[in-house]
Amino acid sequence: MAGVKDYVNNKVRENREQVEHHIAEILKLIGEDPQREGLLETPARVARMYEEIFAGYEVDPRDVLGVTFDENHEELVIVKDIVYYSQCEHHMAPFFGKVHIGYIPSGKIAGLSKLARLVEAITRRLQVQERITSQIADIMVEVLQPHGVMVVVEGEHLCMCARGVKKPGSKTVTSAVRGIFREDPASRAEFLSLIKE
Ligand SMILES: Nc1nc2c(ncn2[C@@H]2O[C@H](COP(=O)(O)OP(=O)(O)OP(=O)(O)O)[C@@H](O)[C@H]2O)c(=O)[nH]1
Ligand SMILES: [Zn+2]
Repeated sequence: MAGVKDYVNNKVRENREQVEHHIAEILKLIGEDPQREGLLETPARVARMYEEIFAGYEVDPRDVLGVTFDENHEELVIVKDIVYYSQCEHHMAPFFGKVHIGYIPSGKIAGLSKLARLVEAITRRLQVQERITSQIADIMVEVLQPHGVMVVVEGEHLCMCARGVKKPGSKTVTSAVRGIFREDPASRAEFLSLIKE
């Protein structure tokens, strides 16, 4: 077992050193001096930050929802205002906002914190907002087999605020609707009104 652990540790160290090396190269290419005092530790900091903001690659989001309980509650459950930070895959610039998840269980409920962990596992990668939204809904369906799932994601994209078209404050809202929420406008309306409060 120690062999596997050593192998993993070596791989992590090797990856980190590679990232540090390339960040130092990028610093030169943008006209900076990676040897100046303020920047000496920057490549190492960026490498550590990447491990954190891209930690989702180490997690199978299906496993995160692993803790489920059998329960007869077959009414709407909502966890709203789950804050996320992700990186857009087009520019590697941050986007962030809130996720709201509602589902109607059919016998299996998830630990509430596991929904927030699911959001972390899916957002801590290079992403587009639409895929975050549909992946959350699809994994909820796969693992919990609920009567329905509805996911709304709000996002502010720095690639749209700080550069390019420069529209600070603009928000992107995406939704994914599965199961009973598709056929039943009253369920959709209930979810939407409850996440607004
Ligand atoms: N659909 C979608 N688009 C995104 C997301 N994040 C960033 N984008 C968009 O990806 C697009 C990439 O367009 P390109 O024309 O290839 O890139 P660009 O020249 O940098 O475009 P501008 O941002 O318009 O300056 C832009 O329109 C971004 O707004 C996302 O989560 N979903
Ligand atoms: Zn972008």
